[in-house]
Amino acid sequence: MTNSRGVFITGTDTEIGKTLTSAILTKAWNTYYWKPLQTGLETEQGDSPTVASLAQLPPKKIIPPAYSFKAPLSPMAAASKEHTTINPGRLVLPQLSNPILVEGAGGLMVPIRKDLLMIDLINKLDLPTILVARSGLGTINHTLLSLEALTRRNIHILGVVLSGPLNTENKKTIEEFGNTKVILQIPHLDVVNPTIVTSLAQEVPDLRDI
Ligand SMILES: Nc1ncnc2c1ncn2[C@@H]1O[C@H](COP(=O)(O)OP(=O)(O)OP(=O)(O)O)[C@@H](O)[C@H]1O
Ligand SMILES: C[C@H](N)[C@H](N)CCCCCC(=O)O
Ligand SMILES: [Mg+2]
Repeated sequence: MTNSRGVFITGTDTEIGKTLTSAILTKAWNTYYWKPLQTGLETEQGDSPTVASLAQLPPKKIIPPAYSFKAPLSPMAAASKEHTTINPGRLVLPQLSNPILVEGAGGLMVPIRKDLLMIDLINKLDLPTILVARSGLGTINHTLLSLEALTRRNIHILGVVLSGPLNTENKKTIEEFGNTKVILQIPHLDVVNPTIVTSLAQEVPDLRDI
């Protein structure tokens, strides 16, 4: 494994497949899971219970969020609605025996506070990163922009995960122009459940090989 402390899962957008990817990778690599900044609890259950149920993780493998907010907004905006600001001192990796998979909220340029974006948190945690993107039309631009932002900050990119109807042309273009590998393609799933997650986890390359 490139960095035995863990991996940061980011995406080109919100609702792009980071949590589904996290469930698959957590299962494949037997990692802990941490969603440090959870927003939107007034409209969704939050990502930790979703990963726990999809990857069938015991509760001790889920590290509770550092912050949870009700509003379905960026962490900075959701915190502000609750008259609070996020203390970066609480956004530190727990010491664990196994690697940890950390899921961001939204994409890379999402504000956590006035002086901290999601991409700055990746830098602060010093984790290699996997970028989740949709497979179809429009993804080339979003994916290459995100890869460029990561590269400019010297963040180690482990690869890209594409989610949605298989698109080999987009995979090839992203690999060529992004100078990276698509490590997993998640096809469009009619149902998302633990059985599918287990079967997709078997297609994931070993962390030491990416
Ligand atoms: N390949 C796919 N096939 C079917 N459904 C999918 C696929 N990828 C993602 N989804 C579904 O799309 C929805 C959004 O995905 P997901 O929750 O993983 O997004 P996210 O990037 O984690 O969003 P957030 O920024 O809120 O954390 C979920 O209901 C998920 O199950
Ligand atoms: C509520 C949602 N599911 C995510 N947790 C937060 C996404 C913030 C996105 C902000 C933005 O890019 O406009
Ligand atoms: Mg998520």
